Amino acid sequence: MAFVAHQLFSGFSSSAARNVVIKSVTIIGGGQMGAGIAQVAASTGHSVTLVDTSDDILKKSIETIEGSLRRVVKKKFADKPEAGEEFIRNVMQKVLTSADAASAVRGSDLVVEAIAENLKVKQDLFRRLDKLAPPHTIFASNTSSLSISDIASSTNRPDKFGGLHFFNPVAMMKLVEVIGTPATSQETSESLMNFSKVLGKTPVSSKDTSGFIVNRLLVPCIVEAIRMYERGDASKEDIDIAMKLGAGHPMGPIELADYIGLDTVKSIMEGEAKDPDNPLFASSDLLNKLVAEGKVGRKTAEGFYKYK
Ligand SMILES: CC(=O)CC(=O)SCCNC(=O)CCNC(=O)[C@H](O)C(C)(C)COP(=O)(O)OP(=O)(O)OC[C@H]1O[C@@H](n2cnc3c(N)ncnc32)[C@H](O)[C@@H]1OP(=O)(O)O
Ligand SMILES: NC(=O)C1=CN([C@@H]2O[C@H](COP(=O)(O)OP(=O)(O)OC[C@H]3O[C@@H](n4cnc5c(N)ncnc54)[C@H](O)[C@@H]3O)[C@@H](O)[C@H]2O)C=CC1
Repeated sequence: MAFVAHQLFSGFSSSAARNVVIKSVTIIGGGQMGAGIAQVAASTGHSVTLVDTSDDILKKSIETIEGSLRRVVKKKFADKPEAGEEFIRNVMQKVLTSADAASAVRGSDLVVEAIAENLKVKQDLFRRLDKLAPPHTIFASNTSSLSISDIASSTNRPDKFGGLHFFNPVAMMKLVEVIGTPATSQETSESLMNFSKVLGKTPVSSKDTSGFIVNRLLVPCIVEAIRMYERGDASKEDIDIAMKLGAGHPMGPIELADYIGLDTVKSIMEGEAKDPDNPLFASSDLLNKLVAEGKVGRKTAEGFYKYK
């Protein structure tokens, strides 16, 4: 089912008339997050174009989406495997791939960016896309920690720019943080809130403050766990067991760092550490060493732990 905002907002027609009808979504970045966002958008009836820098990467993204859909279908269609196969076929038909962002955004109602956590790289991308996307297109960043206002400042559509922060793994995690800047219009915020609901997620609103809600609370816990291991206070295994069994977390903090990606954790920390009086995000030599060695967690099969 595609999202038709003016139907959902029929109670107040003046803003409804300006709301963007989100049917077609372009997702830039086909990594862990982009592939997950593409999967849920296509599963809820949207036409999706997934963009990355090469066809080889996009081939892997498609394999990831199909693999995740198979896990979803195994439960959802447990008694009807044929219906499950048909569901997968239908969803996969809704996902096109492209290595050319410029042409992909031309027919798009919403662009969701999920590329590397780097302000300049994100600004360069949006500056380029701003000249190519239709005027009605909403731009959203899935950034973990960068300022949405700073990213949006590279465009001439700050009113149509917001944060749409999904959680990993997107297929399973029910939350989306919708971030509005002082310049984000009410129509854009409403469209993003309702788009998140159509995806089957629960949206919460946050101001454009560092780390938004979840990462401002979660990342200090992850970082302190890494430092605790670095200090030799406990083994990484015991830290993870302790937080699973003692605090009810589904994953321990060091396992979770590997799951998020140590490159992303490092970028989040560096962004947050700009305030020298805030020790919560102070850097870790061990984390920096692993990232420098290309051992960034599950996506490279090794981080704090090794994966097959
Ligand atoms: C950095 C940021 O900006 C923001 C962030 O995202 S912070 C990170 C937020 N995410 C978290 O905190 C994740 C914490 N971990 C969890 O919730 C859980 O460990 C988990 C849902 C990821 C996996 O659950 P689990 O019980 O620990 O492991 P597992 O047995 O592998 O999975 C259970 C079921 O979940 C489902 N599942 C897990 N990952 C999946 C995926 N990628 N796609 C589809 N289904 C999936 C499957 O149904 C799976 O069953 P199968 O093994 O039969 O396929
Ligand atoms: N990993 C996580 O748990 C979460 C990450 N995020 C955020 O989502 C974004 C992406 O993170 P991941 O998916 O984990 O990273 P990833 O490393 O898995 O994927 C990033 C992808 O973007 C591609 N890319 C880089 N520059 C590009 C460009 N200019 N055009 C097109 N594609 C480009 C890369 O080739 C790669 O496939 C980051 O901003 C991150 O902070 C948000 C929520 C959770």
